[in-house]
Amino acid sequence: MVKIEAIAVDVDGTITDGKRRICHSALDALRKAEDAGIPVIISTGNISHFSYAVATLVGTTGGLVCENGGVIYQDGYNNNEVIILGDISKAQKAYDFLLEKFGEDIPFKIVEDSDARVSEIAFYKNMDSKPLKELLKDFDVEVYDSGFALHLTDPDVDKGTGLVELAKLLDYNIESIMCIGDSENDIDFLLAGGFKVAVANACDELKEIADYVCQKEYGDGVAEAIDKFLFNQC
Ligand SMILES: O=C(O)COP(=O)(O)O
Ligand SMILES: [Mg+2]
Repeated sequence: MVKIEAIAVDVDGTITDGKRRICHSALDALRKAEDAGIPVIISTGNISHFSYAVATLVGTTGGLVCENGGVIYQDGYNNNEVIILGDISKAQKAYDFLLEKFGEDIPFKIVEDSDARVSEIAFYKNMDSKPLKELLKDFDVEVYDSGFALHLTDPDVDKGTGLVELAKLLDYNIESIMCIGDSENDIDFLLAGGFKVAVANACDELKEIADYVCQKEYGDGVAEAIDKFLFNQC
């Protein structure tokens, strides 16, 4: 097994429960890793502002991959600016098509923080992703269902490409990063890292590619993996 020198962790459904409430177990485990000198990277579909708040409150220092890889951010203490990697015009084109098709009856509602979303468009998760994927199959967008929102993302970026770019910036050995996630937007993310962990509530596709599937769900799974592979306590 690879020596783990950093952890990259998804947010919703991984360090939070199904209601997006942060899990104490994950918080404690991530802080324990940071205290042991293992930087924690936040990797999420959320916007950079939200991700920065998560990193600050949890106490992670490893950098941010936001908007499913469309945005990366090194840290808040050295005047670093967000780096935009995804092209929002691809999502905008797809959204314009939906607006034209449905008019006022459009069943997809943009999430409330979208004025700060710079590389993709996200809708509230008010339905299964299948109809949206079918509607947009000929557009140059990837439709991700995070379990918490539906995202229209530039196919040239994903959480994996974002992690690779962040690793270059911060000089991480990508092979030494343990990646932990729960949803289909974490597949490329886990594939990019060195050790792939799916929490017990993860979707089947993610579990299939994981090196380790946790016995426990959500933050308890994060704590399980960190204890097992960093501190050899499980
Ligand atoms: O923004 C979302 O949909 C949730 O994102 P995450 O699960 O990748 O943190
Ligand atoms: Mg998630």
